[in-house]
Parts: sequence; structure tokens; C-alpha cells
Amino acid sequence: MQFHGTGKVNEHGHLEIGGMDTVTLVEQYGTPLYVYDVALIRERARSFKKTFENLNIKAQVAYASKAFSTVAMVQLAEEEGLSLDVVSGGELYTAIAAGFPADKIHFHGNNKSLEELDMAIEKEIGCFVVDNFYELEILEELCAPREKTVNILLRVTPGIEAHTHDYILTGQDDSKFGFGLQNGQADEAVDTALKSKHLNLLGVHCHIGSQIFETTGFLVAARKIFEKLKDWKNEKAFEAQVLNLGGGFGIRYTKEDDPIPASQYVEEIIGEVKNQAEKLGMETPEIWIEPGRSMVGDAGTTLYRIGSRKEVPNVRQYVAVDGGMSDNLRPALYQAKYEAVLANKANVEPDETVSIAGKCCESGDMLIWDLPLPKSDHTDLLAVFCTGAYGYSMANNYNRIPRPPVVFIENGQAKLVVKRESFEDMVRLDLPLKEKIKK
Ligand SMILES: Cc1ncc(COP(=O)(O)O)c(C=O)c1O
Ligand SMILES: N[C@@H](CCCC[NH3+])C(=O)O
Repeated sequence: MQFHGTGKVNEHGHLEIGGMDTVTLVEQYGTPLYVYDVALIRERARSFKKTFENLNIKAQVAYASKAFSTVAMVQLAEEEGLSLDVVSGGELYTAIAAGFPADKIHFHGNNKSLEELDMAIEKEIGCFVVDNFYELEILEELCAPREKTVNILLRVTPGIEAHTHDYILTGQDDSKFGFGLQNGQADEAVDTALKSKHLNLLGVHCHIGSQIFETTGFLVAARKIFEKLKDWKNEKAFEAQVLNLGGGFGIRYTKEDDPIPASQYVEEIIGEVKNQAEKLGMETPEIWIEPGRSMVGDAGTTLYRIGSRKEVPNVRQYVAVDGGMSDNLRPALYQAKYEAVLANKANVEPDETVSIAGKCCESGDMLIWDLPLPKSDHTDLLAVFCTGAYGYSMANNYNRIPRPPVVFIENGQAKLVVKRESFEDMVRLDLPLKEKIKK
């Protein structure tokens, strides 16, 4: 088993993360439990930033907070000097509540509401990534009476089919996001933005998809965008100061995944952007990127307690854990694959193959199919790796299952950063039909 970050097996044969025994963590915080290896998040953030710095490129590395948004995570992003991508009022509110510098916040979304835009204008965020004509219109309308000017990027869809799951593709022509680059929409959006009194057009944004292992898609996107930038420079006297190529860098969930290092994505992107700019006689724009999964994905591990078991003779052994699609929706939604070990028997050789079921009332609530494991029972803990991105952030209360807490681990210290939801929380927003809720 290849562990991630500071993960290793300690002298008790237990999985250790950030110098903390995971069995001890469970004694203290219970299961299910999300555990984050903070040193690994810092390492990822620094590696992205350093690649730009080494090549002397003006850049912003914006953490895509949709991957995992909590006050503590946003504060960690700030400590590491990252910018922040938010995609809703809730993520924006979290950033503000965390004290994140507003001028380093970039606001995404294909249907930002008036209230959300209002809040973002009031907070004076750094940039709006405008997705459609309606947003151009309402943003101008909201800014005019305040006599405020806001920075914007136009999100374009370059017409690229990156190799990833269909549900997480975003750069193809037939996408709900952005202005079509090929069909004249992007040209029209540039005209509208340039005419507007209160929108300061900084440049272009594009995001081709998520969990991408090759650089080709990013490079083709950059080339296609530059063809337009050249036209816009010649025909509209508009020169882009910023090119944001989004996130999407893939990570290793299982041994079948073979991602290139984060620095390689960045180096190749920089190379192409410089090349294109030079070829077209333009200044190299500032390059912004928005990694989410590659910032936090492999830093997260979920700890579960093993529970019931069911054998379907000659077919399979189901082993159930005390969580499931309520804390990790990805297997049910994308057929995502994960690796796991018994946290308390981390160096014991497997002696059976089991399929890990969640506890939700849904046949599709399966976390891992056909996983080799040592024989296990209720005294054992399952550690599922690489759950740091889109795990907690997509967690839900299906079956009124409370969401697990989140613990940050660094240098042998554990810090609770999200509390466990309680059953009271499950009825917190409910209003009774009768006077009293029976307890
Ligand atoms: C606009 C945008 N930026 C950044 C991201 C982050 O992607 P990832 O987590 O794959 O790096 C996403 C999600 O796919 C996105 O839609
Ligand atoms: N939620 C997705 C990625 C979403 C990408 C956001 N545009 C995942 O878990 O892989």
C-alpha cells in the first residue's frame, strides 16, 4: 500500500497520519471521522506557488473551495498565500467568516443570484468570473447606483472534451457553463464588457473539467483562447491581463491512477502561454489557476467502524461501515474508486475480498467493490484514503444521518475544525405541525 503524505504504519501496526495514531483519534472523536493531513495540504499549495515563482511568472493560485470549504480550511489557504475561488453565497460567506482577504476572492457560478452578487460587491471581492449575458447585465445594474467598478473575467467554453467522467466535464461546447468561444458568444461578451462603465474586463477564464491526467487539454485550451485574444487585440484594442486556466489536475485515488506532478501541469501551461504570447506579439498575461482536488484530495482520509456483514454465497461478502453515500457521494455519483485498509491492522496481509457497503437505504450506497482486506469485525476500523476533496463538501443528511466531524492533524497534534452533527441538528430547521416535538 502506498500511503499519502505523512501516512504510515506505526509500531502498533496502526495507521498513523501527521504523527497521530488513527485508533487514538477514533477513541477521541468517534466514527465516521474525516481526518486531514495538514502538512500535505501545505506541501501542495507551496509546490503550485513555487513553480510560478521559479519561472518568474505573475500568477494567482486560487484554491477552489468547493472541494472542501470550512472556516479552518479557508484560513489555511490564507496562511499559504493562496487566493480563493468561491462558487456560491455560502462559500463566499464562509470565506468572509474566516477573515479571508476579500480582494483575493474570485466568484464563480452559472447562476449567481442578485443577493449573492450584492454581497460580493459590498465585500469588494477581487474578481467576478462572469458566466453569461444575464450576469453581465445584472452586475452592471447592481454596480451603477453604487458607482462601483468591479473586476471581471469572462468564462469561456473552448470546445474541448477532456478525458474524464462525463459529469465532471466542463469545457465542451454543449455545457451549461460560460460563453462559447467558437460561436461568437465570447466576442459579444467582450463587446458588452468593454462598453460597460462599471465592469473592468481583466481577461478570460476557462475550466475544462476535473480529474484530468494529461496536459494536452489545458494546452489546446490556451491555444484556442490565444487565437481569440489576438483577434480581440487587433479588432477591439482589448489586451487581456489575466488568463485563468481553472483547475482539474488529477490525483491518485487508486493504483490505476497515474497523475503527473502538480508542478508539471503548471510548467507546461506556463510554457504554452509564454509561447503563444510571444508568437502573437503580446505581453504574457498573469496566469491564474484554481486547483481544488489536487490541493486537498489526498490529504483527506475517512475513518469508519466496521459493522454488519452479509454473505451472498458464491457471489460476495458485503461488509458495512457506519457511513456511506452521506459522507462520500462520489462512488454513487461517478463510480469513483478508492483504496482502503483496516486502520488498526494496517500491515496485516489481506485474507479475504469484501465489498464495502454504506448504511444508507439505497442499493447504490456502496463505497468500494472487491477490496482485499484482513478478516474484520466490529472491533476494526476502515480507513478510506483520498477523501479530502468533494467528500465533506458533498456530504448530506440522507436518511437523517448526521455529518461526521473534521479533524486537522499536524505535527502530532489534532484539532477539531468541524463538529459532529447531532440528532438535534437533524431537526434544527424543522417547524412542528403541532405545538411540541415529542422527545
Ligand atoms: C470553475 C472551476 N474551477 C476549479 C474547479 C476545481 O477543480 P478541481 O477540484 O478538479 O481542481 C472546478 C471544479 O471542477 C471548477 O468548476
Ligand atoms: N464534485 C466533483 C468535481 C466537481 C467539479 C466541479 N466543477 C468530484 O467529486 O469529482
